[in-house]
Amino acid sequence: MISVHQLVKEYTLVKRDPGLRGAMKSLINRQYEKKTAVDGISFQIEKGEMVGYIGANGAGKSTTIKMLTGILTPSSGEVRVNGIIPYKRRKENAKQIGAVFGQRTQLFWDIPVRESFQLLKEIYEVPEEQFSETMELFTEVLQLDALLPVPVRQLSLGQKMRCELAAAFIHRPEVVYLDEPTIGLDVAVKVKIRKFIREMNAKWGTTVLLTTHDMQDIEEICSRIIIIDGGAILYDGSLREIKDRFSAKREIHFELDSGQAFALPDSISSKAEAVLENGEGTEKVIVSFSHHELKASEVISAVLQLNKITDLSIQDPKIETIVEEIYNRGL
Ligand SMILES: Nc1ncnc2c1ncn2[C@@H]1O[C@H](COP(=O)(O)OP(=O)(O)OP(=O)(O)O)[C@@H](O)[C@H]1O
Repeated sequence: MISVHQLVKEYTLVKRDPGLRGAMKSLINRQYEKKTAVDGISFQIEKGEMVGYIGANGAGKSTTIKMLTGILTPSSGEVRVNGIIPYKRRKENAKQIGAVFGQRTQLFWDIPVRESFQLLKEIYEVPEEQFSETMELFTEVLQLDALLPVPVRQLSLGQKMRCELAAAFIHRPEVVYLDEPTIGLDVAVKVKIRKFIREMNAKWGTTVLLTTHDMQDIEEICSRIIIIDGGAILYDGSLREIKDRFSAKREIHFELDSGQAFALPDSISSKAEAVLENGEGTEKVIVSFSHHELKASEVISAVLQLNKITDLSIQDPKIETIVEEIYNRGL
């Protein structure tokens, strides 16, 4: 569905020395320098995949997405979306894609949301019957009912983002690019938005490329991630694999009745560490260990033999910790 081969984007910048003198000098004697924002990346995304595209600020994520949408022309390399070269056939490409770009809106500021959707229907030439069916579905999943008569400028950020999501999917596009779709939103809206994306993907097989700094978005939506740094791909693979590879550390949370003592069994004490956390009416012990040295089942059975446990849960390593490790240490 999306095919990117050795893609490069260089920006040309005017070289400028600091201060007023520098500004004057650059006016008279212009010198240019090149900045490589995307530096020879290649990847393939199949139909229906939901891929997280992540990296630090300035890594080159937005530049890649702009080339995929056809807004920017690559300096070199190849890009195809559903067989179309986006920058050569922008109009055709626009019909098969949907997008949410963080703070920018694709809705019409001064008119009620309902009319914005009507306009998008006309722009994308969505058949009447399909449009009504889609609107009914979106209104239910994103709870848009009360928002439809309101002009966009009067909506809160969370309300606006729900409408943006609906607008991105309204013509049932093949591919949707989501650039920071949950930025600045409260947890309840984030949950709604993630659920909506999953449901549309399941229903229509929409391919999703998601850029976010919120790792919970990635965990709940994507099974594959591409990590980029300095315009180059650092990692492309399953979320599961990178979690296993990077965070050897596992945690098991054991709950005890309040006042109950906890002892770490001798059989695992040299390879595991226990930390006590007091909660209301309960006590929690977090046992951490490396999964190269111990299995979760060994830890659980040893702890259960020696202690009175009321509940337990195995915690996965958090993806943000892993990404931080990769940024700091490399792969
Ligand atoms: N129009 C432009 N002209 C010159 N340089 C640019 C331009 N747009 C982006 N850059 C530079 O290219 C690099 C990649 O920028 P890009 O916006 O793609 O990063 P990003 O990964 O999307 O970052 P963020 O998470 O902050 O949005 C940065 O160093 C940025 O300063």
